[in-house]
Amino acid sequence: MEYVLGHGTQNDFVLLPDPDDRLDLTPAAVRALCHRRRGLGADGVLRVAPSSVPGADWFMDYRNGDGSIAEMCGNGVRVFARFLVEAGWAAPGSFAVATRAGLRTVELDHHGDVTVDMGPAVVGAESTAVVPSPAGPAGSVTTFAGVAVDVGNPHLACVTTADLDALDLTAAPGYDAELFPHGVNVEFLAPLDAGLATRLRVHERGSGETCSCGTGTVAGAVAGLRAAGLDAGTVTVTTPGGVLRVGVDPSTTTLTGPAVLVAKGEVELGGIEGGDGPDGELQAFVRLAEHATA
Ligand SMILES: N[C@@H](CCC[C@H](N)C(=O)O)C(=O)O
Repeated sequence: MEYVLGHGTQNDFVLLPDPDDRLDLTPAAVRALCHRRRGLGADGVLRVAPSSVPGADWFMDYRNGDGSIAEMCGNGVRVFARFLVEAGWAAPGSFAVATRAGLRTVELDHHGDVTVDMGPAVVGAESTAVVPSPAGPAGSVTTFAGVAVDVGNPHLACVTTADLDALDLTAAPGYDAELFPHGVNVEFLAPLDAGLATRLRVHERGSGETCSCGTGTVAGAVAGLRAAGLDAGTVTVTTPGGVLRVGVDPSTTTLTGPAVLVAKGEVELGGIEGGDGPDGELQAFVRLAEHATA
């Protein structure tokens, strides 16, 4: 079947156009597609399916790279919108996309940026994230204070003056499993400066550390404003993959940044659905008939 590769600030996705809603996408197939050596390589998969929800023609069926399902993806929905317009399946301008977290309105501008109305971000309880200490004895950990922020999916956003570059995010940070029974995405960000700018790194549930996370960027912006005693503002967030802008007011949040389609081709999903091998290795028989720069 046809696939398209795209990214938003280097948070990258395999898009699978499925206009007849015929694709039964297994977790093993998602893992194989996302594998960076045996597959196409991506943080997640966006199946482009017809929507059954009034108000939107298309449903973003988002899957994390480990095959798990998530409610929402802020960079993904922006790339999804770019695909719909490039494919001629949506008119340029503003339109709604159905997601598991509800309808999200996207808007494409003339500079290549896509803005999505992410809805209100709901601040929850204060909590902590635990990561290995960069310079301490083996097994020592550092605990970061954070706050739960729901952006349709769960986040724990930690505002910290620690050296972000020194954080070890190779494994998922420890978190309170009672507060986050379905797992959590964890952000670490610097306090906002006078211009409401910050830097952010993220460890995503189901994908590991990524270069950027749209919902995580919104959660981080909300937590950064809160730490500065504010509940509204326009925050500029520099992630390892690029710069995003977040608008926050008490009624909603918006996320703006680039959304790029990189390549398209054909992938044989029948081979991929060979699934996990007996030794736990993925049998990813991804065969590219075409992998051309779009
Ligand atoms: N990268 C995404 C978020 C994807 C889902 C997340 N990993 C989860 O499990 O909730 C974004 O740009 O928001």
